[in-house]
Amino acid sequence: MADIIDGKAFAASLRASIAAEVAALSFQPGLAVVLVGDDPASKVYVANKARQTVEVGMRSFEHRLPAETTQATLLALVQSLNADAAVHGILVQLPLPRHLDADAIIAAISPAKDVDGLTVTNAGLLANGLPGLVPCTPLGCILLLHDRLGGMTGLNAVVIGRSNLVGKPIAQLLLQQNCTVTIAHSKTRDLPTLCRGADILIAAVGRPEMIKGDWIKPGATVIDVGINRVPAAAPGKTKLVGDVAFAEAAGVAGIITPVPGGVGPMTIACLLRNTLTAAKRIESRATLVSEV
Ligand SMILES: Nc1nc(=O)c2c([nH]1)NC[C@@H]1CN(c3ccc(C(=O)N[C@@H](CCC(=O)O)C(=O)O)cc3)C=[N+]21
Repeated sequence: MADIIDGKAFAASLRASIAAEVAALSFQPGLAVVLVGDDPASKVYVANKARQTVEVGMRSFEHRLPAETTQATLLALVQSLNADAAVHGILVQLPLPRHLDADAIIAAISPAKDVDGLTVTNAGLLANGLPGLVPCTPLGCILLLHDRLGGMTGLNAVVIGRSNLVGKPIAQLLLQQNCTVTIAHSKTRDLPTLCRGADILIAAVGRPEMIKGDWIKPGATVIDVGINRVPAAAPGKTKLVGDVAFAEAAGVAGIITPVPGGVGPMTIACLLRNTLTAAKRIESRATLVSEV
């Protein structure tokens, strides 16, 4: 039976260290979260973020806009948050309603406040191994891996999923750790065989329980990024499952993350960490300018 990583406990200790650092600052970091539309799952997630932001001593600015918000209105909001000195981090909850151009909205976010690490600037800095803001879920996965494995040099890592938010940045971080990285996706041939070669398997596809126990190399480390809401046994009820068939996989893997309680809580903790990082960088620049 695999060792199950307690992402909830790890995230709580990360938040405690963030709170201690915030308490020692001479200013209060602020995080703005923008939610367009009223997707119920997103609402819960945004509410959790706001609560944890306040718990670590930061200011939380929530902007809930109706589903029919125009591109111009949303752009104007992003620009006002860019200009707001109390805001150090900006997160626009994705996906946006279909009539909005998400790429243009992301491009409008100041890279210094881009705590999702989604702007071309931050993606490019990551690809070149330079300091920027790293997407929260990939950062959370690497912190968990680092805690469990220490060094990862020479390990075969397979990342299933190629999104800009998760798959691509995780692959960059694993490469920085000297893993041999393969990025798989829906067009990959013979995915089970490819997965069986992975010492580290990262599942970020968004398909409930797609990765089966016999796809996993005995003793491998399995990180399940998927958060899929599916019908539960009781009528009318739902439950969360990952991209990995957990019960099967836990019988084969050496180390595995559960869903819920694995990567999800780390994502929010890393969002707070990125906000702290952004705030310290922005404020130190402001101090330099005012000293001139
Ligand atoms: N711009 C943007 N950045 C994001 O990072 C982003 C986004 N948009 N849109 C939606 C997804 C989803 N996401 C989650 C983060 C944490 C949990 C989380 O804390 N999950 C808990 C359980 C939550 C529950 O019980 O519902 C867990 O896995 O244990 C879930 C989902 C971030 N996302």
